[in-house]
Amino acid sequence: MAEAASLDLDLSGRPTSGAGAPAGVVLREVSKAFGEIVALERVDLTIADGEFVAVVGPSGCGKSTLLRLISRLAAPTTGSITVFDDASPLPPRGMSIVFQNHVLLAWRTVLDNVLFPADMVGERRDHYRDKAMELLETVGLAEFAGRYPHELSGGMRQRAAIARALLLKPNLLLMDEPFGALDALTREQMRLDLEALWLKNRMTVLFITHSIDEAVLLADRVIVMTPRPGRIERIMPVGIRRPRGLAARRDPEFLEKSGEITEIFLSRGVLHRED
Ligand SMILES: Nc1ncnc2c1ncn2[C@@H]1O[C@H](COP(=O)(O)OP(=O)(O)OP(=O)(O)O)[C@@H](O)[C@H]1O
Repeated sequence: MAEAASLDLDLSGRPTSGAGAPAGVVLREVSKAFGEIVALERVDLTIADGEFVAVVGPSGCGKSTLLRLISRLAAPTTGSITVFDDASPLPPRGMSIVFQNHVLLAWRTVLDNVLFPADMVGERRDHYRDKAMELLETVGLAEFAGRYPHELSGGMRQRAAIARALLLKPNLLLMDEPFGALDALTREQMRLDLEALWLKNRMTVLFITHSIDEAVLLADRVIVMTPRPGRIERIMPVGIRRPRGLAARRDPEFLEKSGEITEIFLSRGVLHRED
């Protein structure tokens, strides 16, 4: 049974996450169909301002569709979406997206790639140079500022893409399987780095992944989705203390929550027991 996130109002009538914090993203009864295919069915979700939410589910359950609707790259078939109180169909201001493939510009240095969003909004690059260098420092790439993307490993390129996404201080960061193409060790390090960046910047994050572990280790709440039609099966709060670091893997709550999610996928036929 899907547990819909509660929708409350604060004293000004502004929607809140239910815990009293102002709402960053609110979806009400959102469905999306592509012809006969119902990609998402009646999704209700409220993400608090500054919350880190992970979405986990099998291929085809509608994770990317959810992200595309929130980013306004696509419109819902029915239902409504507001992002920081804005219900307009235009891409929300202050939003940044990181995809699985870094899409860095091959002809620009790492620093110039990180500065690219400033060009896009017509800001002077030199105003952002210090910020860009600070971000490159945080993601361990300061020494590579003058290099070109082809001179970096896959993990380094993805770090540069994350630095670029943070240049204009987004209040909403949408991440679509950002670590999906990385090896396990790099992925673990990226997880630690992303948590550190989030603790520093406290933007609202929607993080899509196929990894149960990654979702539980990173998120304040994990949205568990199941397919045909894509729907929210469960919303699971994770209260492991931050910074979670490597030790979180041994935390009893990590084992409990990842076990519960595994059970959901087993019961829905997404996973099969080995015996
Ligand atoms: N533009 C489109 N046209 C037609 N069908 C689409 C379109 N986009 C998505 N779908 C369908 O909607 C469903 C959900 O797709 P979506 O990409 O959101 O899933 P996902 O959970 O992100 O999958 P994956 O993990 O493989 O990326 C799928 O059945 C997909 O085939």
